[in-house]
Amino acid sequence: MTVDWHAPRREHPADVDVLLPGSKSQTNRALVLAAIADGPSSIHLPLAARDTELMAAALVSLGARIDRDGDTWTVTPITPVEAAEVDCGLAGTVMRFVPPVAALGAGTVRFDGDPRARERPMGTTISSLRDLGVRIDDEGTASLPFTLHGTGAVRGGALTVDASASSQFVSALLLVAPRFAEGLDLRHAGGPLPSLPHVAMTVTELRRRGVVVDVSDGRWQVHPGPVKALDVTIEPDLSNAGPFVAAALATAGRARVRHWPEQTDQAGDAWRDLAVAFGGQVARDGADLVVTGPERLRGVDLDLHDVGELTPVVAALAALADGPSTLTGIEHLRGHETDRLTALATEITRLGGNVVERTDGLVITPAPLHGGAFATYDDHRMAHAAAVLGLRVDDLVVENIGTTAKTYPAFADDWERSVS
Ligand SMILES: O=C(O)C1=C[C@@H](OP(=O)(O)O)[C@@H](O)[C@H](O)C1
Ligand SMILES: C=C(OP(=O)(O)O)C(=O)O
Repeated sequence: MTVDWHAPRREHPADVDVLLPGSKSQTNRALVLAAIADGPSSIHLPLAARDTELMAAALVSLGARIDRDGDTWTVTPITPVEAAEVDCGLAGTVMRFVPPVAALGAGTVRFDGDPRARERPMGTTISSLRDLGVRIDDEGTASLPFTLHGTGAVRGGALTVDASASSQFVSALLLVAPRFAEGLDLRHAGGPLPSLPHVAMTVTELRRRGVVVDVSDGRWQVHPGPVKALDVTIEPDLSNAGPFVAAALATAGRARVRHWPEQTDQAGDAWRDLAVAFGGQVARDGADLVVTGPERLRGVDLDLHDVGELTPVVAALAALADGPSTLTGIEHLRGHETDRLTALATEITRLGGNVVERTDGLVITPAPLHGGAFATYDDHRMAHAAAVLGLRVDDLVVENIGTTAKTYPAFADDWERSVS
């Protein structure tokens, strides 16, 4: 059942104080690396949400064990199985990261997901594993569903892929590459690689576990060797900080985000710069980040290629700004949970906004907005964008608020508490 949600309107400056759940990207990397490590690992403060539950279930179906004790998940590495079925849901990290893990085993593993998952780009995952000698039956679709037949080992070596549609194609191979007999000498060839902070996060997490990775422009050399078991604590999800930071920016208010890491690879760390671009101020207060919104929200001109997942909330702010905004470098968002460029243009225009869709971005010109229904297309970040718009627009109804469970099941409750 889907639930429509009346986004809270905010007449006065918001005063937000929020402690966010764990990072999806860090949790799913920690789970994968723990599942192929040389001993059990504990993950403290993991994100418990649809994408991470799907990852946990996938790794368990491949033969890992996960014991939960409060906010700690202890992962015992995979003991290979003969057959498994993996539900990827709509999680890019599951559909791209798990097939290479399955390739290390000797089992037959069937992958499928939500209807939209069958439309998300998967060709590079399938072709790269085939190039590494793994048999995959996809009935010629180059997409989900498909069946992978592991041979018990992957030799690895030199490989060139086109990862211009998603950085996850690179991260997925790097994560398991230390377990290939020859490691991996991976090159990207094609259009520009998006979401570089996510690839940096992959490299950081490998190195923390003793894996040697040499990085040069568009090339990653992962040396073969053990992935050391490691106990880790997951940082708060800074991409999901976006709507709360935006609440301060959109209402000339304030947002305190608890435990903002000093040093991080998370794409969401870019909110510190984005807040300033919109005219806000950013300060540290101990472990927290405090964002103060401007009296007049400025339009922005931004290339979001590196931090594409922040786009929906950025676009919502742009629609509330005083001047025009141009967002570029984000054609790959057409392969995300939904085609985010079309979805944002459609929904903001429906509220009276002026959004022109370009091949690789959006041009947003301020216009008076009115209430109405805002469709979310099974996209958690479309719901976040709608919540931000609803702060300044009467009677905005967000369709299927439950879609936020992908990475933040308590989003609506935390939002209502934070902005009212
Ligand atoms: O590796 C990751 O954890 C992610 C990489 C990015 O994917 P794309 O490069 O496909 O945008 C990002 O948008 C996604 O939310 C998470
Ligand atoms: C693109 C996203 O997710 P996924 O990991 O499913 O690609 C996202 O969370 O914005």
